[in-house]
This record gives sequence, structure tokens and C-alpha cells, in this order.
Amino acid sequence: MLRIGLTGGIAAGKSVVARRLAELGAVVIDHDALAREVVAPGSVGLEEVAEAFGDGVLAEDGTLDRPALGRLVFDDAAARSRLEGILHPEIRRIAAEREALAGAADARAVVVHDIPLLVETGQAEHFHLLVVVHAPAEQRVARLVDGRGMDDAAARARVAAQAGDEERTAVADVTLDGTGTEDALRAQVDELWARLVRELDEEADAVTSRA
Ligand SMILES: CC(C)(COP(=O)(O)OP(=O)(O)OC[C@H]1O[C@@H](n2cnc3c(N)ncnc32)[C@H](O)[C@@H]1O)[C@@H](O)C(=O)NCCC(=O)NCCS
Ligand SMILES: Nc1ncnc2c1ncn2[C@@H]1O[C@H](COP(=O)(O)OP(=O)(O)OP(=O)(O)O)[C@@H](O)[C@H]1O
Repeated sequence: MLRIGLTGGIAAGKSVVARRLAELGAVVIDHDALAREVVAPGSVGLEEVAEAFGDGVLAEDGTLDRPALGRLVFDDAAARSRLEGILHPEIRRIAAEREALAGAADARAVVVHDIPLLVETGQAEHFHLLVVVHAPAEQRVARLVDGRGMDDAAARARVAAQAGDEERTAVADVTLDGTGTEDALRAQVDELWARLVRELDEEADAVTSRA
């Protein structure tokens, strides 16, 4: 199994890269999606979040009011760290379980962990290959405001809640340029994939010829 860590600042283009890798045959484990699963209705995670942050973070139907919780945590490092303390252990447990399943199904699986906070949570050394999608903070703020309808202050608070661009690129094995079009980004992923497949094939050939 080849384990890849994929990260990048918010709106750098991680999802574009992850979707392309999945199309090419990788098993993608999306940690943002897991962060939603662990607070699904009826989950222990949701109960713990409501206990920690009050019923104001619950919508009328009892589901998590994500914008309300976002307003509480993105301007407050202590609150954010409390939320992460509740959610991250469970997210990691499920991610490890999904990875094990992928490995059991196919020993040659390429498993990609799409993790926004990969560097912040000290996981840079956990992968065979660390891929960082890079686009400068100002461009990412503009994408959040224009593309996702976030207000400028909220967009800047999210960017500020994450590692700086240099911290991420410093630990990257591969840096993808997320500043151009989505097509241009997908083309870089295709190139990377072709290289990985070639390397995996060469490794398999070397093992066969040694046997
Ligand atoms: C606060 C919450 C409810 C806001 O939900 P919302 O639907 O608005 O955002 P969503 O979860 O889709 O995240 C969008 C992006 O925000 C950024 N982000 C999310 N959580 C964090 C965080 N704790 N610190 C910094 N950036 C974050 C990431 O770039 C992510 O891709 C949610 O982000 C959350 O539960 N965060 C804590 C869990 C977490 O750390 N997730 C990210 C990595 S696993
Ligand atoms: N290269 C690009 N050119 C133009 N727009 C882009 C590009 N890459 C991504 N976008 C747009 O920017 C927004 C964010 O992209 P994407 O969802 O891939 O970011 P992300 O890194 O996954 O963010 P998050 O941290 O929120 O998961 C989307 O609306 C997407 O369409």
C-alpha cells in the first residue's frame, strides 16, 4: 500500500486534487467528511460538542448548527482546540480503520488522506509521500468570498486558524500549484499519478526479479 498525505490551506484546491486522484484509482479518505460523520445525529461526538459549547450549537432539528459552531471557534484558539480535542481522536480512529480496509482489499492500493490540518497536527512524517496544494492566502480568501459566499472577516479568520503557506511547503515532498485553473491543477495530478504508477511498477518488477 502507498500512503499519501494531501493537504493545503483552505480553498487551495485540495478537493479538486482529491477528486482527480479518486478518478484515477486512489482510495481517498476525506477527513473533512469524517469530521461530519463523527457529529452525525445521535452520535457521542455531537453530544460531547453540545455539552462543551452549549445548546446554541444545535439547530432546531437537533443537528449540529455548523455556522454557529464556526462562529465560536474560528476566532478563539482555546475553543477551537477544545473542539479538536473532542473530534480528532475519533476522526483518526475511523481513518485508520478505512485505511486498513483498503489495504486488506488490495495490497497495492494507493490511499490518500485528505487532511486540512495535516501539518498543524504533526502528521507530516506519517506518510510515504506528502502532497501540498499551494495557493497564496489572498487568493484563497478571494475564493472563499466570491465562491462560497463567506464574508471577508470569516474567510480571514479561517486562514489565520491554519498553518502559514511556508510551514506547509517546507515539509512537502510534492507541491502542486493551485493558483491556475482547475484543469491546470488536474493536469499536475495526472502527471504525479503517472510517476507513482511507474515507480510502483518498477518496484514490483524489482521484487519479482529478486524472487
Ligand atoms: C467548526 C465547523 C463545525 C465548521 O463547519 P463548516 O461546515 O463551516 O466547515 P467545514 O467543516 O466544511 O470545513 C471547511 C474548511 O475549514 C477549515 N477548518 C475546519 N476545521 C478547522 C480547524 N479546526 N482549524 C482550522 N481550519 C479548519 C478546513 O480548511 C476545512 O476544509 C467544522 O469545521 C469543524 O467541526 N471543525 C473541527 C474539526 C476539524 O478540525 N476539521 C478539519 C480537519 S479534520
Ligand atoms: N485552480 C483553481 N482555480 C480556480 N478555482 C479553484 C481552483 N481550485 C479550486 N478552486 C475553487 O476554489 C474553491 C475551493 O476549492 P476546493 O474545494 O478544492 O478547496 P479545498 O482546498 O478542498 O478547501 P477546504 O479546505 O475547504 O476543503 C472551490 O470553489 C473551487 O471551485
